[in-house]
Amino acid sequence: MAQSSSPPLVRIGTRGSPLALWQAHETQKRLAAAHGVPLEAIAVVVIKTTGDIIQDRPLSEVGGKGLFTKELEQALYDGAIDLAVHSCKDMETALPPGLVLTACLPREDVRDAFICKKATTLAELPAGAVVGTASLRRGAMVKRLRPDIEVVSIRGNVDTRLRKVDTGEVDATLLALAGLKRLGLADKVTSLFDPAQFLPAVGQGAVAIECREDDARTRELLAPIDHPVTRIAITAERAFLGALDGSCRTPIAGHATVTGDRVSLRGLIVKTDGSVAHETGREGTVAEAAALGADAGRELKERGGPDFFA
Ligand SMILES: NCc1[nH]cc(CCC(=O)O)c1CC(=O)O
Repeated sequence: MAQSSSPPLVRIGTRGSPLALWQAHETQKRLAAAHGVPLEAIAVVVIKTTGDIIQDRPLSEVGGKGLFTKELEQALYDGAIDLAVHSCKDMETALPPGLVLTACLPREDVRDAFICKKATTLAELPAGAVVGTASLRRGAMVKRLRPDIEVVSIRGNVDTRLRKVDTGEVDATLLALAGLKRLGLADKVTSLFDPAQFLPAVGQGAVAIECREDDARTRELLAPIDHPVTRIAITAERAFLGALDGSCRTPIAGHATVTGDRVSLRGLIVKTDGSVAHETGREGTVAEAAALGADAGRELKERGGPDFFA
């Protein structure tokens, strides 16, 4: 048993939201089990990010995904933490210099969930109903499937969004099933979207672990908890996003699956108002994951043309 005075084996950095804490504690448990140490040997350091402080405006307006990761990445540079645990979906496509996405936990269900007290599915919502979502992708996909529905922007953590459905502020919302399951809120789900009809966000359901590229010790500690199938899938998805210069102002969806040594990717771009969408797919070996993702992204960039990404 480690003495309480002994330094931690490794320090995990995380945001303080309930979902982020779940992910950090899951990483802590897996590391402790893999290395045969008590949980207390692995420190969890909670760091407040700008994204946690600004809750009243859509992320796409205030500067995007980086707001959730910047302070954690600074703590990595400063040596205050050894690894940062993120929702893969919230990570910038290009990581800052010297930092790498080293490991992934096994991916949770990637599907989007429909949450509503007035209808069972999006298709059954009455005309003019109001769907609240913080996600440009979900808003655009809702508009694509139901142009007669009004989409309004809501932010805040998962509990806040669920409350807005409960109080009737919005008729429905859409959330990742992964987050709801991890928070023990899967019973709030009204129905699930088929990923073929409603393609998830790149990285959805995956927990990604970032560390310093030159930190061989931490990388070795992480190796036994890495889930290669998940890491390969998100490699393809993130390469797809990267080739599209995925700013969070453009609705982009992408989902890869890995079977044996084969990877299969589907990707989609859609205008915010749902009026135009382009979709593509690629298949190849797992060694080609990054290349086929980038190739799919370039194809859609070309097909969308400059005004799609204006
Ligand atoms: N942007 C917030 C965010 N980041 C990750 C998840 C859910 C869990 C996941 O996809 O891993 C959520 C909430 C949501 O989209 O419903």
